Amino acid sequence: MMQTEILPPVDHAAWALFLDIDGTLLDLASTPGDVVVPKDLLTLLDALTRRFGGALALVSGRSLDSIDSLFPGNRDAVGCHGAEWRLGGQTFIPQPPWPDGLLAGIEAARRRLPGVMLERKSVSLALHFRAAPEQEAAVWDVAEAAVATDPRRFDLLEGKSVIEIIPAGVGKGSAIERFMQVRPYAGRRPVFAGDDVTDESGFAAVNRMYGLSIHVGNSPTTKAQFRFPDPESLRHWLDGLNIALQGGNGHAQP
Ligand SMILES: O=P(O)(O)OC[C@H]1O[C@H](O[C@H]2O[C@H](CO)[C@@H](O)[C@H](O)[C@H]2O)[C@H](O)[C@@H](O)[C@@H]1O
Ligand SMILES: [Mg+2]
Repeated sequence: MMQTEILPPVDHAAWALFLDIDGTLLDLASTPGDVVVPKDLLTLLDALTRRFGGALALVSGRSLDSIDSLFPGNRDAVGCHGAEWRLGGQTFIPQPPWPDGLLAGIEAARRRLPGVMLERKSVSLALHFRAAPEQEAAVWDVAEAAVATDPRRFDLLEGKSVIEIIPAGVGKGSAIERFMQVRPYAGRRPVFAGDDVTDESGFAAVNRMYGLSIHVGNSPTTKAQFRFPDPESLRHWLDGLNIALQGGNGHAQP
């Protein structure tokens, strides 16, 4: 059963932190470019990264480029829902999986859907309809037609007012598992906080590893064990974690 805000103590020497960005660290905004990184959040993440011996990674559907523009500092990060990542300064970015013709077709279809935005990322494509919710069904049609051109190479992912076309087989769960096999993550227990259905594979992965899964929001069907109502409460918990660790006992209470 999911509990609210009653998390066990988190020991900086024994745990690793994995943090989703949109809807988890950051409040949602009208467009991807409108999000605001709260004052002091970068400093807080820097402090937590040091305290956890470097075992802190951002895990996002955004591209690494976009993550870096919001959170500069060459941080460990997973981008495009697991398709690309940076770990210990080494970056892995595969070739985009779609042929030029497919991209042109999606762009042409989007132009016929007023209010729909195409976010072209390094290895995934996102069709946003937050500004035009009435276009959702049409966006599904465009995305499904794109995936149907080569279902072995592409998957569809539904997020918040967005449908994404991602390389087949990628996911946040396998990305977290990959990080957990190498230093400084190996040997620790993972904590993963996320807000969306796209984070459920991450929750399942950390549950299998006896970690802590934290849902930010009010989904009734999440696999996460714990919940915060909104990004502000999660940020407050992270702040408290940092202050408690500063105290030197190595444990934090929410
Ligand atoms: O995995 P995340 O870090 O949560 O990223 C998921 C997607 O976030 C962004 O889109 C979402 O947030 C936007 C800003 O709040 C919002 O306008 C949009 O409606 C949301 O879907 C980002 O643009 C995507 O690339 C990420 O996959
Ligand atoms: Mg999110």
